[in-house]
Amino acid sequence: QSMSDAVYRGLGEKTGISQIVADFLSVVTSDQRISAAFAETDMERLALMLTEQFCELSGGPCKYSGKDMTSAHQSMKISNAQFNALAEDLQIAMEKHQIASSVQNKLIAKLAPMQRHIVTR
Ligand code: HEM
Repeated sequence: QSMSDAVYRGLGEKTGISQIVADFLSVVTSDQRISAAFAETDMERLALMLTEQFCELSGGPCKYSGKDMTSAHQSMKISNAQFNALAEDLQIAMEKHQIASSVQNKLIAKLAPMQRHIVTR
């Protein structure tokens, strides 16, 4: 244990993260602002990829094995509003799991720099 994995531990480690991701994706797929984007997506793979990514970003012992964020999203013409909607849905899922606000904010802060790779309109 160290400061560098405080966020990982705050999220409930690998098990907690995979549960948060499952709820996150159910919020996303019922969110009319963004659900259409996921109509053809392999949600099982997406859950695994997000779990790995959040685990690594939070300082956990994982290595994200998916596409880089530019390649994963470049054909989708994602807007800032959609990006913000997705971030809000993640916060709803973390809130449901009673994750401390400081931990929530740190994960969101790790995602913020991805905005310029993901938003293309
Ligand atoms: C911080 C914001 C975001 C993060 C961290 C993120 C992360 C990811 C990751 C890790 C993948 C998996 C890539 C792979 O399969 O190798 C993915 C795929 C995907 N993302 Fe995002 N994403 C974000 C924002 C968005 C937004 C705003 C949308 C649309 C509203 C979106 C739509 C999708 C879709 C549809 C896929 C699946 C693509 C496919 O079927 O191959 N993402 N994203």
